[in-house]
Amino acid sequence: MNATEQEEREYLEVIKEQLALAVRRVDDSVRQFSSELREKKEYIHENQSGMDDADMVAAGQSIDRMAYTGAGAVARKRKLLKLLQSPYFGRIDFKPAGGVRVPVYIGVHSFVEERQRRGLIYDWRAPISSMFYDYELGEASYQTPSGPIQGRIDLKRQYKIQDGRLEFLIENGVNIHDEVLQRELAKSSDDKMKNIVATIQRDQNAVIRNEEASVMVIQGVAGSGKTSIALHRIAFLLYRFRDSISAKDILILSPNKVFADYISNVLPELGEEHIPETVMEELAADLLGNQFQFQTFFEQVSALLEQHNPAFIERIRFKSSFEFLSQLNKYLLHVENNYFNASELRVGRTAVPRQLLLDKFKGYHRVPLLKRFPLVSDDVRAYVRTAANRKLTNGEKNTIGEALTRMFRFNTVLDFYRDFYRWLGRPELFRYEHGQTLEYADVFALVYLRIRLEGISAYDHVKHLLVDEMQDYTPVQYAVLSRVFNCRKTILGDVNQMVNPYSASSAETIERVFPQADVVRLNRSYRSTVEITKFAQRITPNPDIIPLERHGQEPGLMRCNGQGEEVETLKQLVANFKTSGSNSLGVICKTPKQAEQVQQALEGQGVQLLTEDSTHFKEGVILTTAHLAKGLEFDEVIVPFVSARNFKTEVDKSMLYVACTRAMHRLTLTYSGELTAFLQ
Ligand SMILES: Nc1ncnc2c1ncn2[C@@H]1O[C@H](COP(=O)(O)OP(=O)(O)OP(=O)(O)O)[C@@H](O)[C@H]1O
Repeated sequence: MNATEQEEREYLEVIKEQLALAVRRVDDSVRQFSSELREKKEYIHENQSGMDDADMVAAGQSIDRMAYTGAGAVARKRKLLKLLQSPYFGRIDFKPAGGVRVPVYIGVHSFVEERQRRGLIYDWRAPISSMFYDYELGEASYQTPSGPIQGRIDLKRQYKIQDGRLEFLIENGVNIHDEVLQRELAKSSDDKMKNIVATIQRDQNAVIRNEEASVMVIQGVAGSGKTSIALHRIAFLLYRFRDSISAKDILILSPNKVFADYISNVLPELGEEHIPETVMEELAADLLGNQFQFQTFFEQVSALLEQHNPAFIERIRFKSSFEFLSQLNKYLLHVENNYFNASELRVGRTAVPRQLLLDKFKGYHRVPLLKRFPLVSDDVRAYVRTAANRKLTNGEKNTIGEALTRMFRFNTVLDFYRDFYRWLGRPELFRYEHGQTLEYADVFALVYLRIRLEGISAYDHVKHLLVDEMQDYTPVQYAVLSRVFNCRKTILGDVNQMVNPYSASSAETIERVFPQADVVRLNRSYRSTVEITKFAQRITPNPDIIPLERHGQEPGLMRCNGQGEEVETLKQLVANFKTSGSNSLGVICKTPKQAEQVQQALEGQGVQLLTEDSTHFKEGVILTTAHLAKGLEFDEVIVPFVSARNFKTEVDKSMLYVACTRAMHRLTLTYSGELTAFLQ
């Protein structure tokens, strides 16, 4: 052990003692709170009869205050215990210009020595910590509310401390992150996504700490850390704006429940609370008042994969275009100008002129169309009251309301939507009968019309929206998101990982909906070995991708003589995995039907089938489809049935790309008959 390591080990012990002391102090105060709380409750119980309302309210408030302080102490203890396990992961010694050199230890949370009010550990999100990610040795600076602080970094170290023990220490003169990053990436996968605070890269740090962007669009290649960064960005914003934003003000829009479960640990690991999340279908159901049964996105994609139906494709393609959104907008203008068929209205002896009705209707141009009638109705009543100089009967009031609604061509959103296609001259593009299931491509168009016709205010509380897998959403969906969520947004995805090429969006498409967006491109890929990344490039070439230099086995392409042999090969591969020492294997099929077939063949091998209805992601052998595997990762991936017969369309190609890019260390594909052209 050299002198540096000796010193660091000793320092670690000092910090651990300080932390342990802080834990004891919190314990004491928690004990005190709970006994005070108990006493207070007992006092109230015994003296209830003698207390008036004001006493009761005061006593209640004081109990609430105690409970709140107690809960704060418990949260603080949780953070301290976490720090005891791993107090810090980095250190920079910074000398501000004209100042003295100070060591800055950086960890997941901050820790202040109470007596001297000295920062012993800085939170990774603190302004000073940003230099750890942004600079090597030499000149450096960081921002503070009173301007930038310039200075020099004279020393930079990285540590791995686990269970309170220093596992390694790296002194970095040149490129700080490489060695530790390599170690991190070479590890086995987990059942939950991990935080990456110790190895955030400079370009990633810039995205995480961007405070200005009202809409941030991250287009990143497979495995570039988009999801990780977006979650760290949320943690950063929660820290930076802690007075105005808390976890409950954020909403994550995930592609499915399994993905939501997979990412659910990152923020709690960083000391933040669990963030509310939802999926597009849930949002749509809510925005449609749960009035319609509709196909899910998963079902739409499965239908596309299982049959080639040109009319179905045409419907999806049209409804995913910008043209569709602009036609909907034109139609709404047409409705506004032509569908209010006003005529003179008689109430008792008073005639309400047609022009007055039209003027009132137009006057409310800021109010959604169907919401204008109650307002116009109020105006008409006032007009009649003044003209007739008397109060109106209830019957007359109702007559006015009914007459006005009758003057409008339709009153339900669905009627307008159907009419839209007639107006367009393409009634064949809408297939729906009352009581049937709506096609997924119609769902958000209907939501959009509803918002424009009836208005919406249900999500005003959300202060930051995170949208993952942006390539899977269409312009109409973005138009809905932009109207429903009037807040800052982080939107991320990869146009090469679309699961439905007929309804995919690129960063450019999204920029058209959010012209104010800051668009960032991430081209470095961290997940897979160079060999796997290169292999996936055969399917969908992307000249911009930069794989991180980490090597492994060449992906295997196994040719079998017929399906029987292929199934036997799969069994053997799964058995081999079980003795490989890896944590997770994903067997990723093209369709849900194929996944079920493989499940039958692998009966008894402890394989878990992930379906559209699954809510949890576990370690071990997972059998699923490419669509559901999106966003997840496995140590090892097997893609079965990569024959020319099975993978031939554009949708198939996307699925194959998504499936292969899920592998971190090892990839094997099996086929019988002719190999798909995408791999030749
Ligand atoms: N700076 C980093 N340090 C350590 N690991 C990283 C870093 N950046 C990314 N990774 C790792 O790379 C893998 C991919 O990250 P993530 O899932 O966030 O990427 P993604 O761009 O969302 O991927 P995809 O679009 O393919 O689903 C994860 O295992 C993540 O921990």
